Amino acid sequence: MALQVIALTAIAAVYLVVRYFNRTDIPKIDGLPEIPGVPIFGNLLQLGSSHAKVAQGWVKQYGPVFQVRMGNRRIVFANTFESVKHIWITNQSALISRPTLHTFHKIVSSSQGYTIGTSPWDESCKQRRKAAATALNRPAVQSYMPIIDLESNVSIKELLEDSKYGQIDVDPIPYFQRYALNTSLSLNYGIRIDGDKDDELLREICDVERAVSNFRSTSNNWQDYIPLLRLWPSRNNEAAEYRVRRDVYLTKLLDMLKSQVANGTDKPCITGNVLKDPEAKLNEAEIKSICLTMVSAGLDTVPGNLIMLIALLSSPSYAHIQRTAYTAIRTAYPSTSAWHACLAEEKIPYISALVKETLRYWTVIPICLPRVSVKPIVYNTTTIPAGTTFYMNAYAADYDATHFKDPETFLPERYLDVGEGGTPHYGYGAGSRMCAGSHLANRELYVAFVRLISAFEFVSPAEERDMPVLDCLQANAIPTSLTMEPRKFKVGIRVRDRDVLERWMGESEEATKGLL
Ligand code: HEM
Repeated sequence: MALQVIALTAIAAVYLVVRYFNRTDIPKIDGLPEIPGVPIFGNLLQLGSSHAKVAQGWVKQYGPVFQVRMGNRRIVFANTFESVKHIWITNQSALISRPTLHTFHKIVSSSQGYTIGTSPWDESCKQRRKAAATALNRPAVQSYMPIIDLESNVSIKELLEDSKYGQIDVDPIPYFQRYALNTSLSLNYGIRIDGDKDDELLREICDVERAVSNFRSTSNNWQDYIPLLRLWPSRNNEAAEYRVRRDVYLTKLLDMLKSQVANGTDKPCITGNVLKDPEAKLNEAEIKSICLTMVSAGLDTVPGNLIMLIALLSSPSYAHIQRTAYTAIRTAYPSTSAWHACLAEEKIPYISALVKETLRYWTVIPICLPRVSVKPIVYNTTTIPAGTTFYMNAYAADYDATHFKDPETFLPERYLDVGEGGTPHYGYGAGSRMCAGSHLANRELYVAFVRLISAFEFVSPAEERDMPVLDCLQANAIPTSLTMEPRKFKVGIRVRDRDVLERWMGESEEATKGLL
């Protein structure tokens, strides 16, 4: 009898423990397909290291929108162009918040606060987003073109010199990390890193931000979903180490700006304006959040797109894209130089289409940034309650064959003759919390594409092992990272006309010398 009681108690205890760890923040949503999973882990094991691909594969059986369990979180995944449009755009006022996740919010961000893109919606987030959106709107971005002139020129010049004018293959990644980072630093602090691509501060910021992006990932941090795993100290310690390293450069940059403001030697910049504005509604913590956003947002994303286009142009099977782009540039500017004109205007439709197709083809944030609903959302006949976490499978939506003809083919032409209306892709997300830096990013990409294609013909590297991987997901060196980090590769560059290029670079140097 005693044995039976012990056995029954043990079974009851196991049952209660499993039930306790199996509960989800939001109960099962009736009427929405649910992917069968296992206790405690839910669907985490099935999702593995490629959430975007696995979720895309489930569409056939479960439909475009389904619920998954990731540990104790219930998440609604949307995986097609139309379903994302309905939930993110039609219901944008309901889908305006962001979830908080243990590793990023409680450990990595405990000192500098959250970026705008990781902040739940409240009055402070609204003010910060408004400040960033104003500083990044179309007219403001146009006023930053001298910075883009300087940074693209510096990077192209160093790329050219390091390749010994095209004699040796080069890895383009660090040059364009500096392009994106220096642009953001100049806008935000009026400060740029003037060392070469191996500069210590540049490398430190790139390395730390890359690691932080991994801690932000929705697919890399099981401890965010399974609270028991938080007892394991090593992951927490690693995240805390990066927080300390991040604090060093963020504090240094802000202190430099503050002392320049005090001495009257500061350059016009976003944070300088806030610091000097007696009416500014932002407190110290909010200023830090904007700084953090500006340092990380462009660095995480712009280089991935830019570098992958270079990879594609260098591949023999895409030589026609390079030819068409070069011809389009020459046709638009037969006698004047596109090198300078691209700063003032965007009048080469093929290059604008190339930018869009690059953003679609390499959706550099494949699962976008997570959202939380603040009001119920109706999808078909199902009401999804407020407080639910939503993941946009932007990769699957951007490769949705019911919306894009031949989605696996890189085809800039798909964006010619379609006008400006509608969302061209979900590379920038969508709706109320869509990327606030999209105008800036578009201009950074457009100028870089025009200048690189005008200056060089890209060719395959001499060594087979240096060849790039082009597939959107396989090209990612860390598949579980939040943002794409291209695998290392090299390219060969052939200078189209050295004299002309040197003249352009000299003219840009002259025009931007006041910014150094
Ligand atoms: C190619 C470059 C870029 C890509 C692909 C990109 C992509 C994204 C995506 C997917 C989101 C989430 C949107 C959503 O939830 O719907 C986002 C948010 C954001 N991005 Fe970008 N981004 C890029 C460049 C930039 C730049 C250069 C800046 C500013 C310097 C920036 C600032 C922001 C901000 C502030 C948010 C947060 C918006 C919010 O939560 O309200 N981004 N970005």
